[in-house]
Amino acid sequence: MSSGFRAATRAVPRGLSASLRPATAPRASAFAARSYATTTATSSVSANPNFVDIVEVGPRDGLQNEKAIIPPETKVELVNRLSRAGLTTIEVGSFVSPKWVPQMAGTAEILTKMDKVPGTTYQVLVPNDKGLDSFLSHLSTHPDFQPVSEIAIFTAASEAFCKANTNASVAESLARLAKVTRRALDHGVRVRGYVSVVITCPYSGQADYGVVRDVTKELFEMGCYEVSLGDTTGTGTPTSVSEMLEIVSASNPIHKLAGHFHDTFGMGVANAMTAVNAGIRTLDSSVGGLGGCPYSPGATGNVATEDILYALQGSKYEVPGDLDAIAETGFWISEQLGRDNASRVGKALRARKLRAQQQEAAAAKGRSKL
Ligand SMILES: CC(C)(COP(=O)([O-])OP(=O)([O-])OC[C@H]1O[C@@H](n2cnc3c(N)ncnc32)[C@H](O)[C@@H]1OP(=O)([O-])[O-])[C@@H](O)C(=O)NCCC(=O)NCCSC(=O)C[C@@](C)(O)CC(=O)[O-]
Repeated sequence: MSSGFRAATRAVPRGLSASLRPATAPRASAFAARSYATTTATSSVSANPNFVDIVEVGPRDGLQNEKAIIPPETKVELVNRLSRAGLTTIEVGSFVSPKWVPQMAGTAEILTKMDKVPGTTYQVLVPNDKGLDSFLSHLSTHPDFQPVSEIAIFTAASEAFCKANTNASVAESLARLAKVTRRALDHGVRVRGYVSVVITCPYSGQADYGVVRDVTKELFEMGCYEVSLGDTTGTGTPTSVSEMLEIVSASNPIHKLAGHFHDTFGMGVANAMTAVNAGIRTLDSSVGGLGGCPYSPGATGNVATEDILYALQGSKYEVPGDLDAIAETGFWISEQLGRDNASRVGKALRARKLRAQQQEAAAAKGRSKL
C-alpha cells in the first residue's frame, strides 16, 4: 500500500469556514511517523521528532460505551467535524458483533456516507475474520477508501479481560488476530494493534507488565505498524505508567507505541505527558472525553482530545487539529448524547468565550449611551 497520501501537506477542504480550518497544517514530516510500510516491519521515524500525532477514538471507543444509541447521520457528522478540524487519524467505528456492542452497528453506512478529507486516515476496529470480511467487502465497492483507511485489532494483557471482551483466552485471541493481520496485509491494509488493561484489569487487578511487553511484541511480530497501550480502567498514574513503559519499551520500539489513557481518576493528561516524555509520539484521545469500554465497569471515557491539545500547546511538541473547532465539536456531540461534556478544557474555553461576549456586549451598551 502506498503511503504517499500522507506525504502531502494537508489541504484545507474548500468551502470550510475559517473556524473549521486546522490551526496548524501538519507538515509532511508529521505524517511520516505513522507511515510505516504494511508489508514489512520497518518504520520511518518522523523528520520532526516532536510531532505528537493524535488518534481520535471518540466515534468508536467513545460512542461504544454511551447509553444513547445515536443515528448514523449524527455519527457521520461527528466524523466530518473531526476530520475538518484537522485531526489526522479518526477511529470511525467497529465491525464487531452487534450482539456484543449494539452501539457500533451501522459502521459500513458511516464509512459510505462520511466525507474523506485529504490528510485524514480512517480506522476501523476489527475483532476477527468476520469483521475483516465486512471491512474488505466495503473496500471492494469503495476502492478509493483503501489508501486512506486501516484496521485496528485488539487483545489484552489479562486472561479475564480478554475472555470478557472477546470470548477468547489471550493465546486464542493472538492466534485469531495473527490470521486477521496476515489477511489484511495481503490485501494492502495497514494494521494497528491495541493491548488493553496494561495497568490494571477490572477482574484480576494489577497488570503484569512483562505480559504487556510480550503481548505487544507478538502484535508487532504479526505485522502491526503501531501498538497502542490501553489503560482501560484509567487507574494509571505517572509512576505506574513510567514503570510499565520502561518494561514494555525494553523489547519494543517506543516510537512505534501509542498511549491510550482513560480518565477515570483524572490522570489522563498527566499520564499522556508521561508517555510523551518517555518517547511516545502517538496518543489516543476522545473528543469531549466520550465513552469507555463496555467490558471495563466503572471506567470513564478516554482523556479528552481538547485536554491533550491544550496540554501540549506552547510546548516543544507539535500536534494536529484546531483546538477551538474540536472543543465546539465536544459540546455538540455531548448535546446529541444528552450528557455533560467531560473535557475540562472545552468547558474553560466556552466559559472564556462567554465572558468575552458579555464584556463586548457591555462595552457596546456603554458606547451607545455616549
Ligand atoms: C469477538 C467476538 C465476535 C466473539 O464473540 P463470540 O460470541 O465468541 O463469536 P461467535 O463467532 O461465536 O459469533 C457469535 C455471533 O456473533 C456474530 N459475529 C461474530 N463476529 C462478528 C463480527 N465481527 N461482526 C458481526 N457479527 C459477528 C456471529 O455471526 C454470531 O451471530 P449469530 O450466529 O449468533 O447470529 C465478540 O466477542 C465481539 O464482538 N467482541 C467485541 C467486543 C468489543 O467490541 N469491545 C470493545 C472494543 S475493545 C476496547 O474498547 C478496548 C480498546 C481497544 O479501546 C483499548 C482499551 O481502552 O483498552
